[in-house]
Amino acid sequence: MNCSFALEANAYYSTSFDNVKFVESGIFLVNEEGFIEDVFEKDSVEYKSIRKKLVEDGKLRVLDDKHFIIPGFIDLHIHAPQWPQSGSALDQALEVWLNKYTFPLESKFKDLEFASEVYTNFVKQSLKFGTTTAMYFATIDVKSSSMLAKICARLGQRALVGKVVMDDKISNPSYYRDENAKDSLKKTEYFINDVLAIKDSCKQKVYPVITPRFIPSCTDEVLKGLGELAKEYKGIHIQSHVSESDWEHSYVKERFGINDSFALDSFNLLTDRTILAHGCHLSDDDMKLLADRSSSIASCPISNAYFANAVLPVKDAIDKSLNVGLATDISGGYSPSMYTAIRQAIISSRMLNDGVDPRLRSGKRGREDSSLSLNNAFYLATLAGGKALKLPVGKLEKDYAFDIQIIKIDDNIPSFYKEKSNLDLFHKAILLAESTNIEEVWIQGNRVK
Ligand SMILES: O=c1[nH]c(=O)c2nc[nH]c2[nH]1
Repeated sequence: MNCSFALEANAYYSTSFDNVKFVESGIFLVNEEGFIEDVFEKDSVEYKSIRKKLVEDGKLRVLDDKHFIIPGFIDLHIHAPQWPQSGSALDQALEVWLNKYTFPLESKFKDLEFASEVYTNFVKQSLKFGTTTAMYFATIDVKSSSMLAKICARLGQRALVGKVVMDDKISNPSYYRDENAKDSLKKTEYFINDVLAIKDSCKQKVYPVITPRFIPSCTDEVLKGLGELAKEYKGIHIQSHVSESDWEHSYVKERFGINDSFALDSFNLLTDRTILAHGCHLSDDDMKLLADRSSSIASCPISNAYFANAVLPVKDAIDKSLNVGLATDISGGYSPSMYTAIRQAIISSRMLNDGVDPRLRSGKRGREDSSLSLNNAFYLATLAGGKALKLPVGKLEKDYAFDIQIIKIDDNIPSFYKEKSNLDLFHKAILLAESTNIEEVWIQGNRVK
């Protein structure tokens, strides 16, 4: 038995978009590399003998009925440098918010002391809320962007980090842009190699990401060059924003005469490791193209409520075989908690389903078959994230990383009667848990909270 320790616990995890599996007193064996070596359920033939041996070897930890485990969350879209302005300035349109608040803040990150303070503080917050894998936009500054990857490596979070590319002289302010396309490409390649050099320095790994901020920030020359870099660094992840608001969507249509997805594709930026935030204005053809390329959408339900002018029809996208994960989108989204993102994803989907204008008659107000269940939203936050990143995370089965949250059931999660089913308790916990209910967080077999 290649097992460094084992945990016996009640557990919940997604097996599909609709289904969450409950495992009663499962025994999860974890190997030296931090992967789940095996899982034994109570009804398996070996359960008793395995348990006995683990107890004899002093390797088994047993959680009581007041605790259960779930996979760590996968936050597919975070602007870490925007953490200082989280919860503020959200009453502006996207383009105003970017120019008035966001670019001035991000430009401060060439100050490495400031960057270190903010990034360390954010990564700790994110871990506190059970985010075990995080996909980050840093800033245009190479040194502090590499520093973010190093901080994640040190604090134990699995991270995918991008140096942001912004080279267009008209749409970006002079105080916050790369000098020109060549400069962007040189810095991006330097950044990729800097992060690749530390990728394996930690068990959970950190990864570089090619990161054109969004089409309005980038020249054709840089987008073309980034597509070429993506070919050269085979298997590298790519992230950007796509069809995110009326303004942004119209800008791209005017510039190229086509939607963002087709424009990104023309620069070879849609791969099976491309993750695009928002996508609220994707057409059916856009969704089909993204699905054909096996690219994924990071749904950002909180920031979409502020900036997007629309709700992403997640169910429709999934029906069209387009993978959709979930994200907090700090700081367009105000909360670092994926629990809050899950809750908003459900609420927004219900409002899309029923419609919101009472002057329209019921049945004419909304978009049928759009509501997400809690099981659906939990899938987005876990298994769909792993699928987007092509990493073995988000599920509690053999060969997946041992990335878990240990949830404590206390007065925040009322349980005065025997719940009708174990899923009832799970649903209540996901909707009501506070950060204090997340008692421990483990990533790749290491305890980080
Ligand atoms: O929510 C958003 N946050 C950003 O920082 C950003 N940049 C481009 N588009 C964006 N959308």
